[in-house]
Amino acid sequence: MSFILEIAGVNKRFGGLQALSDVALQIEKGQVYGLIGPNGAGKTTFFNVITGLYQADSGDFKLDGQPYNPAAPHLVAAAGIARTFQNIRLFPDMTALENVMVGRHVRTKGTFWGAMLRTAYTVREEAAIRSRARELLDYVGVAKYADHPAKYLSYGDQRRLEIARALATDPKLLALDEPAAGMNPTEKLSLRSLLEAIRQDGISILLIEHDVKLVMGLCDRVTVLDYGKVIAAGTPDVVRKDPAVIEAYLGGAHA
Ligand SMILES: Nc1ncnc2c1ncn2[C@@H]1O[C@H](COP(=O)(O)OP(=O)(O)OP(=O)(O)O)[C@@H](O)[C@H]1O
Repeated sequence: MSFILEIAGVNKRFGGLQALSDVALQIEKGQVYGLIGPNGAGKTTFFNVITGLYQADSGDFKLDGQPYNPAAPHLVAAAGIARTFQNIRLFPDMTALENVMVGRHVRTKGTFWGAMLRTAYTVREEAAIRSRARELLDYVGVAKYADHPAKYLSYGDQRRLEIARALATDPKLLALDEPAAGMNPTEKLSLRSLLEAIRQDGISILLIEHDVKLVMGLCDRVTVLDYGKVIAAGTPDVVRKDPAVIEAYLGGAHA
């Protein structure tokens, strides 16, 4: 069995609050993996740790068999993890195409002086970036808005555009923070098809999602966090019957 992501022993404290306690997660290559849990369980904190926005107090991180150090977001992107955010973070006044081109720049070699002097190399590289960005807009289904400012796209299309921008970095793992938030049922269905296509193309996906139906229908494996601890992990069928999961969602302080 080969894993794309192997994480063990993650601890993170905010002052007096232990937000993550010894959290571990293993994602097999090519899987869609769901991270769920009640509000305040620590999902976003864990995502932020994996993607370099927060520094863990401890933890071991391996991507595609190699240790990686999530010390800063650009290092994580270069290692091969791309992410989207719960609150969409596009450049609103730039076109859809330009937003994706920005993502692609993580993988390019052009220098500042090359761009200033418009050397033959930078001109060729820019054309390749533009063409790949167009392909990605088409792939996620928003090609017709290529030249529209991102802020004019519908909410669902902005989420797709964020995914296109993340894919532009050629990630090994795509980390999606609540990709279906705010979507209507039709948009959710087509998001599900898009994520299935991405899995089919060999990119592993980790997602935080509140829509349990979407998670259970789409994900190969699920980890459930509650109060910063892993309370269950496994296939959706096993997890949904786990008494600790039922208790976390239906009982106690979260009811
Ligand atoms: N920067 C921070 N400083 C202090 N406490 C924080 C910080 N970020 C998160 N927390 C706390 O850590 C705990 C876990 O929060 P987190 O946002 O990770 O949960 P979550 O599972 O993503 O919740 P939700 O589903 O509501 O987004 C919460 O008690 C939260 O208040």
